[in-house]
Amino acid sequence: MRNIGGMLHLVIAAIKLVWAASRKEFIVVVLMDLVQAFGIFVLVVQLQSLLSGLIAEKGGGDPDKLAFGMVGFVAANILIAVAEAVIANRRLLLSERTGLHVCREIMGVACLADLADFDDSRFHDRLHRAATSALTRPARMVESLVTIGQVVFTLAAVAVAMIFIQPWIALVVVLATVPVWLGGVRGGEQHFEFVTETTADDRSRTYLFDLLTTREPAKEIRAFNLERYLALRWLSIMERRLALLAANLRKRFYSALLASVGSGLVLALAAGVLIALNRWAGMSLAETATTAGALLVFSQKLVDGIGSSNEFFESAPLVRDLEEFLALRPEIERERTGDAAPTAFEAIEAQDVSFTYQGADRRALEQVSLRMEAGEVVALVGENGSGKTTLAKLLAGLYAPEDGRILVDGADLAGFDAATWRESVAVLFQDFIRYALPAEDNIRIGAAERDPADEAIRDAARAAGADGFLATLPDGYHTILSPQFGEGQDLSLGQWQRVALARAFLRSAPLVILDEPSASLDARAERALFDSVRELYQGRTVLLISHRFSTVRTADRIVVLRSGKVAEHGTHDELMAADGLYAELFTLQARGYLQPGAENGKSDDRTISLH
Ligand SMILES: Nc1ncnc2c1ncn2[C@@H]1O[C@H](COP(=O)(O)OP(=O)(O)OP(=O)(O)O)[C@@H](O)[C@H]1O
Repeated sequence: MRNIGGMLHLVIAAIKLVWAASRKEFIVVVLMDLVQAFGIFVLVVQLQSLLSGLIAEKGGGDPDKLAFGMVGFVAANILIAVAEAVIANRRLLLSERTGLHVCREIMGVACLADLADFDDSRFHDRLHRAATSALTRPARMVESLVTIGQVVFTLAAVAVAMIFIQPWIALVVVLATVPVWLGGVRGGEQHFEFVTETTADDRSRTYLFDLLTTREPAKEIRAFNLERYLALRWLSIMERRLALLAANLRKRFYSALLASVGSGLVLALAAGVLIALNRWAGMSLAETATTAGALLVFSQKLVDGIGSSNEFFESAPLVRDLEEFLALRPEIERERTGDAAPTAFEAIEAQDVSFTYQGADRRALEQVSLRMEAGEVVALVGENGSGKTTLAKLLAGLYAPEDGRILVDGADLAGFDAATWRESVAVLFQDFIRYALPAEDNIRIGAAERDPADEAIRDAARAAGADGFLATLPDGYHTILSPQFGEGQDLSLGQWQRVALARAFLRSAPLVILDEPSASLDARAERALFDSVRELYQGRTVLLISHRFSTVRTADRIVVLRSGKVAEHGTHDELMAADGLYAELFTLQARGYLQPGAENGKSDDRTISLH
């Protein structure tokens, strides 16, 4: 059994996991297992002494002794029943606690992970597997583990009782468990094979299922009539899975057969030994009857044991998935060192910064330098994919540069704990999250750690032009911004953008990064935003990314990126006078507004973003 060590490791790791999840429940269950086993031991011994008394003394024996034996017999039965009730009750709680513990561990590591970890397919695969296991497997694993514990203790009790009555039978009893263990281990290995073989398909099938059953994609899927197409893809994966499962179950059938037939044969052997002992070795009737009864209890428990060991080895991959995922923790934690970053600065500077995304074959940024003085408004422009958002993420401390440095008042950001630097940055991404939470919380989370007052939230909403429509929602600021929950209501994209702006505004961070903050704003709101950016973020340093050239011209400086490099920089007037890329893009866009027909840009393939 090549993997017997591995299986033993799984059992020990599973016990450690349950122990870590809830010591109290674990101890109660183990104690009750022991009580139950003790009860069974007493039962067998009492049965034997009762029968001996009854058979030896034909008149019924000493009534006191018999009565005492009966009381012991009934008391043992009650003890077993009470222990069983406690176990059934605690087992449920233990399962829930283990599930909670597993989810907490996974979340702990996932929350520690940096954005770069989420670009790492290895991290993503492990997270997905661990998270999927965490939802379904802890309960089954704990329940089967508890039953196995019960079975093991009971079998041990019967075996010990048998030693007193008939040691040979005790030996056979122990032997009968061997096929169960071997069959369970083999079945477990085969189940592992199945899980490994189907992991990739499982991820695809979950993804397709989510596409078909969640709200966000529902609109596009219906617009493109994709329901059937996607459902059929899902179905074909399911059918492949079922075919693999059927083949795997055929293999596992033989392992199950080994467990049940093997132990059945050993028990038949025990019965044979019993008859022989009774016939030829002078084993008393009382001993024979007691042993036969004990064997009956034993064989029933063995059947439970077979079922539970199959169940355990099927659900135990949870432990492996979890171990693999949690093993990433030291790697992640090592990166989390350094002093707290400054909460205010005179200047922030990217110095010859280069960056390549995980798995990408070319750099997203190549030796980019950019300096921002406190209080400045700097605009970042460039065509799609030129690296604007990437630079913003590096400045926000979400990624570390591959080469070069980000300096805060001359100190390298790499020396600080990145998480503390992020407290000094308010970022509004293009693809900001639309939280299905009350409107007020959608703004509050901009500064959740400060727990801002309602008035501060309203002020932020007013500043971002969101107060007008939020106040008129059915439940005002308490309205959940998603019809998926309660009396929730959705907003338009432009309204959402204003809510996200309010969130960034509330953060009161010295560095504000606005990535396409006006992409969905109407012309009036956009004008108002850019006219007021300086006033709105007075005293803060603002990095403004935009494709709308009319709106960046008021920035103190404009930096133009092309293919990950700084192509040019300066004020609007300087860049127009230089007649480079900026002037070209600006003119192209302005022409689209001024000359009917020019917006098609038919003769020019240097198209800019069509936000
Ligand atoms: N997570 C990622 N993994 C791999 N490559 C990425 C990732 N994000 C962006 N890229 C690549 O990095 C380059 C720069 O992307 P970035 O998002 O910084 O461009 P951008 O200038 O902000 O573009 P846009 O104007 O379209 O928003 C692009 O080639 C893009 O494909």
